[in-house]
Order: sequence, then structure tokens, then C-alpha cells
Amino acid sequence: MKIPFTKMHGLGNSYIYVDGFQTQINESDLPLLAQSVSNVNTGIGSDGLILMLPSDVADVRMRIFNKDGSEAMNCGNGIRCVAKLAYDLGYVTKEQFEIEAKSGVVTAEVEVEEGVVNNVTVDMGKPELKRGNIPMVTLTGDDEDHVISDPFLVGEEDLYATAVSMGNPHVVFYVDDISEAPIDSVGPAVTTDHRFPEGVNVEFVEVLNEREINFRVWERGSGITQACGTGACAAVVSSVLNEHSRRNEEVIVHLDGGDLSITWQDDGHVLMKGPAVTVAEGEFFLD
Ligand SMILES: N[C@@H](CCC[C@H](N)C(=O)O)C(=O)O
Repeated sequence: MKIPFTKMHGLGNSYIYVDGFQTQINESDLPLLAQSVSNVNTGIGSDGLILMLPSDVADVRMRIFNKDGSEAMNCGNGIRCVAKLAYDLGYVTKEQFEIEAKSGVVTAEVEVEEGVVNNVTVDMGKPELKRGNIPMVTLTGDDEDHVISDPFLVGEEDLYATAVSMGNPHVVFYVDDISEAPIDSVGPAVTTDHRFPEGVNVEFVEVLNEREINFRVWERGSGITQACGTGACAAVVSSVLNEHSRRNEEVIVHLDGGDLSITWQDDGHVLMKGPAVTVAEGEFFLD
């Protein structure tokens, strides 16, 4: 079987996009397909697979599978690319429209310059802060509690964790210098830590000033990636909670792959603005 695909990225966080309006794939093949296309040696090379599908409740629907084949609830960079793809392929003709992810429906607005979509702004909705809903478990405390700079021991490292869900789980650790963040050791250890029963995306943040942070991520199911949209949103929410940044003010997040603009608005919604880029189109041969 040949599966037509588009490779796209948001700040280097790349996925293989399949147009599910045209191509039907068996549900049971999806995890293996995600693993196959993601493999840089034997596949195409990406951080995972994203399907763009018709939706009953929004203009389009997306499903995202990490590199290891696990399905995730949400993907910020993926939503921006799906918005661009849906507009480029003519499935939507308006500039503001709704995209359904597993975690819910968000509103995306494409910026069209001379017929080309380069940037997309997404209202990512409200973050979830209750520990039980991240989900995160501890021996003591209430599920309703917020986790803001709570002591968090990982091996020999004494860290302080802030936990935020953007429809998918994130934990944020602050470091003095992003280039020395222990991402290779703490990332894989925390992403599967028993305190996060569904796993977690692990973010390191260096605060530069109220309006700017440096950011690196170990993504659940994919490892180190160049960028994570939901992670950048979680990092800014965390920075407001920890009083490094202010509510309703834009924060520029410097990720390995480039910059995202994130604002945690007074109405509780998180706004994310950043690029979406098409890299290639082709056909993937599935045995
Ligand atoms: N890269 C994404 C997030 C993808 C899903 C994540 N790894 C998870 O398992 O929750 C983004 O841009 O948000």
C-alpha cells in the first residue's frame, strides 16, 4: 500500500501528515506506521505521525502519534501545521477555524501572506493545574492541589517541579543555564516516573527576564525534540505561577528550533503564535 504524505514542521518539531479526508488507514496499523515513518534510517524521519481527518464538531480533526507509536491527546506544533495543511488543501477557506484534538477543540487563525500561510495563532484553551488531573500522584496531599515548585527527587538530583496539563501532561524544572540542563539523564527518568501514571513531557526552563525564557524538552514518546508547542505553553503558565513572568503579557520562548510567542491571558486561555512549514510531499510504502 502507498500512503501519500506531507512532511511538515513547527520549529523543527516534525511530523509526517496524512490527509485522512483522502486516505483511509486501518486503526490497528497506526502505531506501527508512526514508528515506521519516524525512523530516520528505514523510514522518512520525524517526531511522529499526524492524521488530519473530518470532524463532527469542528472544521477538521487531528490525531497525533509519537515516535514510539503512542497516541497523545494534544500537540501544539501539530495543530499549527494541521491549520496550514487544511487551508492549503482547501478543506477550509476561512482564516479562523476550529480544530478538534483528542483533548478538545481549539481555534486557529492562519496568517495568509500572498496566498501562503507562514504563521498560525492558536487559542490553546485553559491549562489544567489540579494534580489529580495532570495526572500526577503523590503519597500525601490532595488531588485538587496545584504542583508549583514542589520538591522532586530524581536519582541524586534535588529538583523542584511545576506540573501543568495543556490537554497533555507537562512537568517544568528551572535551571540557571539551559546549556547545562540535565536533559539526557532527567528527561528519560522523569518521563516514565511512577509519579506520572500516564507519563509526562519534561521541560527545562532558564528565565532570561519576565518576557523571555530559554526552553528544552524531552517529549514523552519521542525523546528530545527541537520544539514542543504544548510544552512552551506549559512553561509560560509555570513561569507565571512561579512569578517569573506576568499574566496577559507575551513571553517569547526560545526553543532549540526557534521562537514561539505565548501569552497566558486574563481570561485563562493560552495563546500560542508561531510558524508552520511544509518540507516535502511523497508516498510512503507500507508493507
Ligand atoms: N510536540 C508536541 C507534543 C506531542 C505529544 C507529546 N509528546 C505527548 O505525548 O503528550 C507539541 O508541539 O505540543
